[in-house]
Amino acid sequence: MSANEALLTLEGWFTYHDFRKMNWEKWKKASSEERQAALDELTSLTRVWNDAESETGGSTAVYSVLGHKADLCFIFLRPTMGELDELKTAINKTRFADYTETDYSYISVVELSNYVNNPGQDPKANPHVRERLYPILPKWNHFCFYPMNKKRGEKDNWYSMTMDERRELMQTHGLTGRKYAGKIKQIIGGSVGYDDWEWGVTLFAHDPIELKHIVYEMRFDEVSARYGEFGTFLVGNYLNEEALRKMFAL
Ligand code: VOV
Repeated sequence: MSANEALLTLEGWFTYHDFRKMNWEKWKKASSEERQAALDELTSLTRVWNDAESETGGSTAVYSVLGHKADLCFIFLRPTMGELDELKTAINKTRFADYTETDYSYISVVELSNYVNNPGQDPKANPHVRERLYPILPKWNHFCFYPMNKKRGEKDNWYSMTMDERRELMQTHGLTGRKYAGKIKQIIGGSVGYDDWEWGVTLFAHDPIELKHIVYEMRFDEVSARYGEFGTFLVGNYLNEEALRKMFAL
């Protein structure tokens, strides 16, 4: 029996989600001058990142994270893995980093699974495709992140289905997603070979209720109901420089 047709995927920017926990005890013991210097170092980096945001340079956003799993999340999209590595090291070299620990992180590459392709056309020449492969992170108030797999069970195995079967299920998925136009933006990062799950899903919303609604509604699509396997969910709020400083002010 021949193998099922592998999907043609398109890749854009590499992504790094850096989830950090704050050592509040150490932070509170630091002098106000030291805290100020640590925050100044961090915000001088965030300004450089914001200024460099463009279709060729990549995109960055910083979030506070709710609950015990993390306090902060930096999301970086960059053209190369080398740049992601440099960013991680640049944060670690700041004084601010001495008060944090990266408890969780996720590496992927922005991916479009090309279930509908137009033969003979270069998809990367299409501005709509480029916008999705090289997205500027929306500075909406809320985000959530979770990794996921498609099941490879004995009975339900996504990868043993034919291309047509998978395409049909993905079309239903796309239709559900489109109902959230203007309410949710999604970035799907393919992480096979890079991290522990197959995809990292990052959703952005103005209203956090919409995050719950879309994830719930998608559970009823066969592609998620039958084949979706999900990891840890993290949710948080967008931080501009003012909000970042306020978060760490004592
Ligand atoms: C804003 C909502 C939204 C919209 C419009 C949308 C549309 C689409 C389209 C049209 C396509 C296929 C082509 C492509 O663009 O890749 C996809 C692809 C994908 N999606 Fe999606 N998705 C959304 C949202 C959305 C969510 C909320 C999730 C998480 C699922 C859940 O149950 O929690 C998700 C997952 C994925 C994945 C993992 C893939 C890759 C699957 C693969 O097997 O390769 N996605 N998605």
